[in-house]
Amino acid sequence: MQNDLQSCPYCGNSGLHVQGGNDHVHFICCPSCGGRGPNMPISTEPSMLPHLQSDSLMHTVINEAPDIILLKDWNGRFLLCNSALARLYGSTPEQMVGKSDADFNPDQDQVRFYQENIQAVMRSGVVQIIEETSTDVATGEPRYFQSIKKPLKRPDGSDCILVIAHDVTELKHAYALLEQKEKRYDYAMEAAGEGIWDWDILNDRVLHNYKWCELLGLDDALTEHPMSALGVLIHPQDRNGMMATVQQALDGDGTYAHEHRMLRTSGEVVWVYDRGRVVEYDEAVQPRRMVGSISDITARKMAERRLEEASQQVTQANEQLEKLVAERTAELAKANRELQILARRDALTGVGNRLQLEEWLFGLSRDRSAVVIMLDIDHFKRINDRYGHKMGDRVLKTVAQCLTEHVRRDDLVARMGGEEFLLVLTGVDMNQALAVVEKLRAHIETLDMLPEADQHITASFGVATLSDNDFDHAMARADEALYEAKHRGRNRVVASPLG
Ligand SMILES: Nc1nc2c(ncn2[C@@H]2O[C@H](COP(=O)(O)OP(=O)(O)OP(=O)(O)O)[C@@H](O)[C@H]2O)c(=O)[nH]1
Repeated sequence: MQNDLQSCPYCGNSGLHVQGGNDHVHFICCPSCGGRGPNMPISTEPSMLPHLQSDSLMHTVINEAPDIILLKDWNGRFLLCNSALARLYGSTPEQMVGKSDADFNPDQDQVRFYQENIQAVMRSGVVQIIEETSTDVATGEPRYFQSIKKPLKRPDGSDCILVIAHDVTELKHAYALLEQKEKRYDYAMEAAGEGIWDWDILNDRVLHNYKWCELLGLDDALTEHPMSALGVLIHPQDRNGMMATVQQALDGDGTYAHEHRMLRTSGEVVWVYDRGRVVEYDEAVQPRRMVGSISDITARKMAERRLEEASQQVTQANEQLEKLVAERTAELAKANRELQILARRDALTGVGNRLQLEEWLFGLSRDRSAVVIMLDIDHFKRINDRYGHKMGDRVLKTVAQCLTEHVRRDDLVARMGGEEFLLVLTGVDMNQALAVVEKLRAHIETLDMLPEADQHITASFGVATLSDNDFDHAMARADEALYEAKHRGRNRVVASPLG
């Protein structure tokens, strides 16, 4: 092994040491400045760092640097490289000098790119930052670098390039992972059909996913809005309630859920279910960030409204039905009452009939004195025969009215058939009753109904007291007395001899 160099090309020191290498290349080392390089004549194959005034400290820094540091000539041969690159290529800095990437990197595309790229940078003469990929020879895995490439001139004027490559593989993996996570999150949100919002409270900015924009008919490229611009998207009638709910959440436990209407850009109303939660607080425990989502519940709200309307209609129909039933029931009750009254009235004269008589007697107090009077219009057949039945009917009605007007309200007036009437006067004795009946008789006689002036209506009366509540007996005696009145010449009142 022979040292071809006479002195160090950097500091001129002549005491150079041979350091090792292989059969083809061995290395010299300058103990004065720390410069190293293959042992070749400088004029034919310059290979050491041209401008650096290297010292051993600099050499150590370069060699131990975590970033790849290398120097290449125009043809891509390494003039210098550090341990970081040597490790990647499974070699040593010394062994790599004079060789190129093709000697280590199995990926020919990468090798071609390096070569074309360094020549392009050297031609440009300016520093460039390049994103590039290399291959870890030991594992075969790709490594990603951000490389600063600075073109330089060697002492002989030829081109070379300094490359400092920072390994960004882990960072890239982290970004890829993050991107993957974000994508997964986006897919999940898309699948859920949720409009997501993220409110930076301090800076008053709200970020949205595209679904949120789509839901409100907004341009989905504008995923960031100031909070103030969003207020107008809430339906005016729901705005205050919604804002109060959010404020309550900010002041309280940080969560809320609210249903309200929002306005699409088309003016269409969309119902949303909006949920939010404070996810970050500052040192003063003031909310700093709130996130949440909205979902379209228009269809549900419409269905609820239809249900409510239908329910209201049913309620209204029920109320109308109930009212109708109540009206009909009242009408029926009234009709029934009228029927009850009619059933107890004589159809022609309107006074009571036998049914009313029975009921009236049933309700009559035992202790109350009463007098039974039978009345029969005299020669009624003649009236019918002479003036016709219509006149006969009028006479019956007039006499009935006369009877009703001349007795007390709680006395009974009933038509027993034909021209025969029954009176029951209560709270009177025989004498008082006879006085009333006499008045009646006289009054009937004065009724001026018949067309012939000399013809008068008269009636005969039989009177008997009601004792021991034996009505049938009292009626029989009144009937006998009536017969007697007829017999004596009519138009008179006869009291039963039995009282
Ligand atoms: N217009 C009319 N006539 C009736 C009605 N009910 C009975 N009559 C008639 O009344 C008449 C009663 O006649 P009678 O029983 O002979 O008695 P009267 O002619 O009054 O003779 P006296 O009772 O003896 O005075 C009959 O001709 C019946 O047809 C009625 O509702 N309307």
